[in-house]
Amino acid sequence: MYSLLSGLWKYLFSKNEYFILILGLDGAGKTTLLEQIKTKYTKVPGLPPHKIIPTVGLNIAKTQYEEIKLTYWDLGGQSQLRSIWNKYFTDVHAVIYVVDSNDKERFTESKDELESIVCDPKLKGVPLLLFFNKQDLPDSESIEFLTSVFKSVINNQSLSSSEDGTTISRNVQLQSLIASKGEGISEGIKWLADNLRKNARTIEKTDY
Ligand SMILES: Nc1nc2c(ncn2[C@@H]2O[C@H](COP(=O)(O)OP(=O)(O)OP(=O)(O)O)[C@@H](O)[C@H]2O)c(=O)[nH]1
Ligand SMILES: [Mg+2]
Repeated sequence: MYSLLSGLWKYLFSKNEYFILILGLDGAGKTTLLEQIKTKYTKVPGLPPHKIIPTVGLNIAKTQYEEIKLTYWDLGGQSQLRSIWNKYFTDVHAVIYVVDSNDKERFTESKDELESIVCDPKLKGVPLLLFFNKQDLPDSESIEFLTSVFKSVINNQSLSSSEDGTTISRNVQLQSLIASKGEGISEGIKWLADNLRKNARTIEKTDY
């Protein structure tokens, strides 16, 4: 009886809580985004951009968005840190991937990393919000251009195959972002929240 009640409690309690992983190359603006998310959706303002240093561990933000709880995990993007990204894949409901729209030399590298993320079977069907950041910089590439660059990954992976051979659709959204000014965040998070409410996968593990 106790286990039944505690299971029900856990189910009710965890139903409206979702975990979101923020990934992307080093310097893309992930932590800047996370700190702006804190400013927008918590009572404690996030750090200003000039106080943010490169991430080596994990930054976390717990937020309330309307009736749901969204917890964000921001990982370091330096190449030697990317090997731990997939340790988090089984526990997330959505992925945010941040691209530096000004870092033209590394678009291919960024695209390759995104490809390995979306190809991972542990993330089958998980919604993907792709932020094209630093749209304030005059030399940044346009959303149209970036869409054409990243299109092959998105098109191949908007449908992802599961282990049993069935096909599971993945919802993908592309969004312009100026993380340092908080522009584009509300639109992206609204899309994510709408998706999570409708389609979130069930994750067994709920103790963090
Ligand atoms: N101009 C401009 N600069 C930005 C923007 N977002 C972030 N930056 C700058 O980009 C640099 C890297 O930002 P971070 O947020 O530390 O990047 P990160 O993706 O967390 O990097 P790692 O932690 O190393 O993976 C910092 O100098 C930020 O101020 C933006 O929208 N516009
Ligand atoms: Mg960081």
